Amino acid sequence: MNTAIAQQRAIHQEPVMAAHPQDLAFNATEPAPEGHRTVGLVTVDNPKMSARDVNVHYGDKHAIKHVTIDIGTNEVIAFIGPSGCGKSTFLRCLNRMNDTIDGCRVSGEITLDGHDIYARDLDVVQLRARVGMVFQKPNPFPKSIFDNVAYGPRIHGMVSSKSELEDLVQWALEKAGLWNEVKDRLHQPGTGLSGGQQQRLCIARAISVSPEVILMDEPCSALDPIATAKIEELIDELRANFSIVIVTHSMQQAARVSQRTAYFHLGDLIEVGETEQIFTNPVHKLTEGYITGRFG
Ligand SMILES: Nc1ncnc2c1ncn2[C@@H]1O[C@H](COP(=O)(O)OP(=O)(O)OP(=O)(O)O)[C@@H](O)[C@H]1O
Repeated sequence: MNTAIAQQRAIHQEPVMAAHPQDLAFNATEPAPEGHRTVGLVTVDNPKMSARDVNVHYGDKHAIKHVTIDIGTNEVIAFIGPSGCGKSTFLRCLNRMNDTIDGCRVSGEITLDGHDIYARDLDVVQLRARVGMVFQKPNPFPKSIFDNVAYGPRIHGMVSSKSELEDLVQWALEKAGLWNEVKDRLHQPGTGLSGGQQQRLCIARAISVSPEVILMDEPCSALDPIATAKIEELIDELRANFSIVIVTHSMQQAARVSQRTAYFHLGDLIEVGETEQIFTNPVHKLTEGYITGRFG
């Protein structure tokens, strides 16, 4: 069976929230009407994470409105939508990075393997090890290549000997597709690598602590096409071990790397579907308007 079809079968064929005429009848410049419903495949059979009725406010600004969606196990899901629609804000809810922003309030429920990640007794440091993040701009620590990757395993007490740490660093660099390029200069600064190599170093750093989910916020926007192609290849390989959520402005990239795509608009989650369906046969007219370039 082709992979796309196999993946499609793993996704509920019955949308939990069906398209309704009133949900399709608003235009690009206005917010969705109160009580509108997301159309499409918002839930999956084997969710790694589940968000239910999530709202985010920055002071008075309602940046994310009643968002419900599952993140599947071993899937790549892309978040797309016009600038300012809330993609990064929602992404940051998934590992509580919004906790670090003054005036930001998150409500609703988000679970990881069925456990509430906003529970009072939850250790946020542990959560961020399980739900890692790769940012738009590569941000290696001002340390050696080796120490960039070794940092997480050391602070999380994951290794008990130097050789175990060396093996783990090699494993993460291999997984990130960087080992052959850096194995002879592990003790040189990470900041001395090219932009694309730095981003792969950041991916190696994220996976060194064995996360289960990796959040990527426009990971290729600072990279040239060759470095971008390497990261995209890597995303496809990493899916075997991790769930990946990627925010991207590139619809071609979303189409290349993801199995499902979620379209956000002015803080609302408008439509979620199998990536091929979203790009060839979107249900919602706002999704269609965005992917055909009528706005965005
Ligand atoms: N720290 C903040 N304080 C106040 N408002 C914020 C903050 N971060 C984001 N916002 C607002 O929340 C809304 C969503 O922003 P967000 O960055 O999540 O959108 P986005 O879809 O990721 O945008 P882009 O594609 O441009 O990165 C925007 O109106 C933005 O101005």
